[in-house]
Amino acid sequence: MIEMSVDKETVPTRSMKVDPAPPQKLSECTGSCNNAPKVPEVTLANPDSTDGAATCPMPDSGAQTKHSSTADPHNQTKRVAQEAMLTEQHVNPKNGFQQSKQQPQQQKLSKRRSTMIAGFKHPAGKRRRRVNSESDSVLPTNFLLGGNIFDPLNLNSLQDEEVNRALNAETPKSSPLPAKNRDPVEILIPRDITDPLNLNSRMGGRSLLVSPFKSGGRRRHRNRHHGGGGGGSTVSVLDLSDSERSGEVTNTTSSLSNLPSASAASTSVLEAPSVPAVLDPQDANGNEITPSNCRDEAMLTVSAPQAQPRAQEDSSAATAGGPNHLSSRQRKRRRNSGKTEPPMVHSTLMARSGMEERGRGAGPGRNAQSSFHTPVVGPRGSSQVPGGQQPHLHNQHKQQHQGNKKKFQYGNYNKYYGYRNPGCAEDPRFRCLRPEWFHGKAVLDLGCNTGHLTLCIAKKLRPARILGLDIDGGLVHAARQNIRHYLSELQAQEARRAAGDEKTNGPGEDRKEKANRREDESHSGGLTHKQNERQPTRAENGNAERQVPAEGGVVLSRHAERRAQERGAEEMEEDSGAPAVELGTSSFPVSLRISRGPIAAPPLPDTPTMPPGNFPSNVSFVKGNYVLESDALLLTQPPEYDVILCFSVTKWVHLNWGDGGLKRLFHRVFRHLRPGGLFVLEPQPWITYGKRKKLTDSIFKNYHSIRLKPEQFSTYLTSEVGFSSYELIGTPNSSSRGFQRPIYLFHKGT
Ligand SMILES: C[S@@+](CC[C@H](N)C(=O)[O-])C[C@H]1O[C@@H](n2cnc3c(N)ncnc32)[C@H](O)[C@@H]1O
Repeated sequence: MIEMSVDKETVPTRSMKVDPAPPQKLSECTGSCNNAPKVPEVTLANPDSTDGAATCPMPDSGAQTKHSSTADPHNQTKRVAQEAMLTEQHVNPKNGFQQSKQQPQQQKLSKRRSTMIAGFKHPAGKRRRRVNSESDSVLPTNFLLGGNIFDPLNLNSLQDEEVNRALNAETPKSSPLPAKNRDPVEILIPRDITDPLNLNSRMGGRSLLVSPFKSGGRRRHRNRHHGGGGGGSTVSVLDLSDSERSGEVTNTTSSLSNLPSASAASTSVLEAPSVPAVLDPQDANGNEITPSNCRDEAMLTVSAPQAQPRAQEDSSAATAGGPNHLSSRQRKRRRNSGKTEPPMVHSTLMARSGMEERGRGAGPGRNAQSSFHTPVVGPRGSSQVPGGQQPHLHNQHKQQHQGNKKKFQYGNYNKYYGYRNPGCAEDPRFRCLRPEWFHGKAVLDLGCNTGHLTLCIAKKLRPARILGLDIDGGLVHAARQNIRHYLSELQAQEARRAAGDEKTNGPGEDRKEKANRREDESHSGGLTHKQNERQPTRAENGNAERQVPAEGGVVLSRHAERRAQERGAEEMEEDSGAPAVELGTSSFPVSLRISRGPIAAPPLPDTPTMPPGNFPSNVSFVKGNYVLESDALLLTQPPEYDVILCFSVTKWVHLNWGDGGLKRLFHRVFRHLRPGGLFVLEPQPWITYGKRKKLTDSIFKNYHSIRLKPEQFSTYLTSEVGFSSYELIGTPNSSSRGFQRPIYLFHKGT
């Protein structure tokens, strides 16, 4: 803090007269101070100098002066103070600029110096050094209105009118005030500060932002209550027409969906892009769905708030608790625009999603594809149905407008596993499956949905091949993408194991031995065939806090979960990765892979080079309707599988195709199985049918015509279809009682 002297005599330096005494060299000031650092010689010739250092007068070489001009770090500051004292001596505010007081110079100097030194004294030594070292550049030199370093506000001038006038006459010249409006910055103001983006406005083509330069405040004010509009000549950066606004989500997303950045990557774990993602408050089986039991979908179903097709956007909003901030009108508008989503958007997605079985050599998928009837699934998951029951396109469209429930008319929920296994828990049904049924076998999973159970079986029970089949292409696409995520976890486990080995065994362990051991573990999937031995490895346990079990018992890193929840769609596009964006993970450090998860879901390996039964070469997914168009086609079905799974599908087949369709399914399963084959069936109880009976007209009709009730299935399958025997293999617990269903095993005799 600078302590100011408000002595009458103190006068600003700008226009002062200076004693014409010859300038004295600074070296004289320093006198006998031989130890003093060499200070550049500065003269007093220019008292107007703006350089503070150049104003050191030091007219006296008395003891005090000498002392002050030693190596004291304040010497420069003091010099400035002394200049002020000198100034005082030479300026008389009353009589122009003549010296008024004839006090002994020494006395005055001492007095003033003590004041000024105290004023420049800084409490901390640090600050002192700084002042010393930076005084040249730090001290202000220009003062407005005649201020100076000691009287920046020129308060002293107020004491004398003449001086005041004289000083102010000069000041603007030397210290001009900043020019006004030189480079005006235009500030655009939202018309409605409570709705800056004008989301509430129904007025089309109106300006959103207002420039204060171009429109008067009154005008702005007048329109404020209307939520914008009436802009006239105003500037509008975000000038959205109503149609643009109302279609903002649809249009944006449709164009985004055509961008590479919104490629399939974004839908990799966004399950079922083609299926409406608006959360059905009830699950396929009428169980109430709450946000809490959908939690885990946030992990595998990544919300894509910005760059996602609108169905997904809705999904993320719904998953996140719904767009509460939207008005009911907006919500309605969004819903409507969703319903009229151009098929192009969907078809783009469908095309991108690679609805046909991916070329993976002569895998089961290819063969299977040709053997399955694959109806065209419509934009919202509705599909053409076989046997002349195909709804007219117009009806289909109409149905789409009737509500969200119809979108899931096949039970093709895109968040199914979120409801079913909340909290990413292992699917309890997995525990009912005996590994010996699967190991090295050919397996078909009917109605695989997004493939979690399929993938879990593929990875842990090591069938030679397992094919997931679903009527909904979007779900199939998601299931395919999920392969990479299961694979990435496998790699992370490998990495963890490797890191664990290194810790346990030290660097001395034979690498070959370790590699062999890992190889063995990987061939056994790290599992034994006894279920109760399917425990995480020691290394996995060690990392337990970083892991959360995912559906089907697969463990995903907690980080991956967090990432999925926190990151925006853009990042997830990177992480989940479309096939086109395959990031090499080999260069990603193992340590980071362990701690942070893989940098991207790994690309699918070249499966033909992999031994059969190895995950993921043993799994594939295909879109198709398992219900053949006619009974006659059953005769064409050759035996292909050792095990066929039918979990929670019968209700949907029953509702959509009636008794006839379900019976055909049962017969096809039987023919599809090799001798000695197994049919694992989890039927939904009849009581759950009623809740879905009004989904479509045809479902309604079918519902009322159903005679073969679920409790009769076992009898039908054994007595009519041909299965030799059956057993109840369990009724696995579920967090939701609606999902607690008996599972049966039907044997096809040899
Ligand atoms: C309720 S989900 C059950 C998913 C899975 N099976 C499970 O239990 O974890 C029913 C699935 O069956 C599929 N689906 C329904 N009818 C089908 C059909 N005729 N052919 C193939 N899949 C069908 C639906 O798309 C849906 O994904």
